[in-house]
Amino acid sequence: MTAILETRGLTRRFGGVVAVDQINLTVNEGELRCLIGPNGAGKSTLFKCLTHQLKPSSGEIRFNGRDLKGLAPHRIARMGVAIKNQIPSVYGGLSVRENIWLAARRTHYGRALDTTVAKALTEIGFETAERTAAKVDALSHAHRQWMELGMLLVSEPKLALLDEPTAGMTRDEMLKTVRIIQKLNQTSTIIVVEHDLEFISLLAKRVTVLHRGRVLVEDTMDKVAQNPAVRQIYLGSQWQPPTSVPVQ
Ligand SMILES: Nc1ncnc2c1ncn2[C@@H]1O[C@H](COP(=O)(O)OP(=O)(O)OP(=O)(O)O)[C@@H](O)[C@H]1O
Repeated sequence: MTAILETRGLTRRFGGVVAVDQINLTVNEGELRCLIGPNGAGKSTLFKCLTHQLKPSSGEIRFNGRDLKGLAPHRIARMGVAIKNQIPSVYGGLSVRENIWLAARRTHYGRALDTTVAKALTEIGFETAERTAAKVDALSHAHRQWMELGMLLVSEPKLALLDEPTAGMTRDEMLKTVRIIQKLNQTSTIIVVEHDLEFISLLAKRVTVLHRGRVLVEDTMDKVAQNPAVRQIYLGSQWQPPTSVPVQ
């Protein structure tokens, strides 16, 4: 297994608050890692440090073996790290198809461009001409999220960081999002932060639990769910794994 991302002693302080505290994280190429933890655990701050939207206070981040120290966020993006809270160019006045086409155009040409766009539109469930022609500004919350995932699909980042991709979605919408993220994982390594534990159970192979800026435990969802400390600080003692049908 090759590590695509490694952090060593990664720390970010805000005054007296240590939001990310000496984190050592290793994510292998092709992995779909879920990151969970209570509010304020440091999940979003960790993501922002990884892309240098926030400058780490100390520690090291290596992506594809390269030390990211001193690199500007756009350089890290160009190396293939995408964060969904910051998709740079979503044009609200353009259609879904046009936005996905513009995202795909950076890496695809000619006929491959058209087939890539068509495939992504199918994968995110925008199959009718009416759907693909809809202006982004007029989309529902869930449809906008799926369109942004479509933009990630066509831009094929090496590492995609997804911060709460199902926030505000219904359960059916969440289940559809699981399928789209599994597609994305066929070409991209993914780290996803979520509070929806059914979503995590359906998707995760390996889960990292953060608490007060530190890694509390890292294991399979089953093992994490049995961990007394995780149950105490996050899941609750009564929590049972969801019994939903596994997603194809
Ligand atoms: N810009 C900031 N200035 C000061 N403190 C901050 C800032 N951003 C985050 N923090 C603090 O850092 C800690 C970690 O916050 P962070 O948002 O990373 O947690 P989180 O795990 O993503 O939480 P949530 O699940 O609620 O999104 C919190 O104590 C928070 O108040």
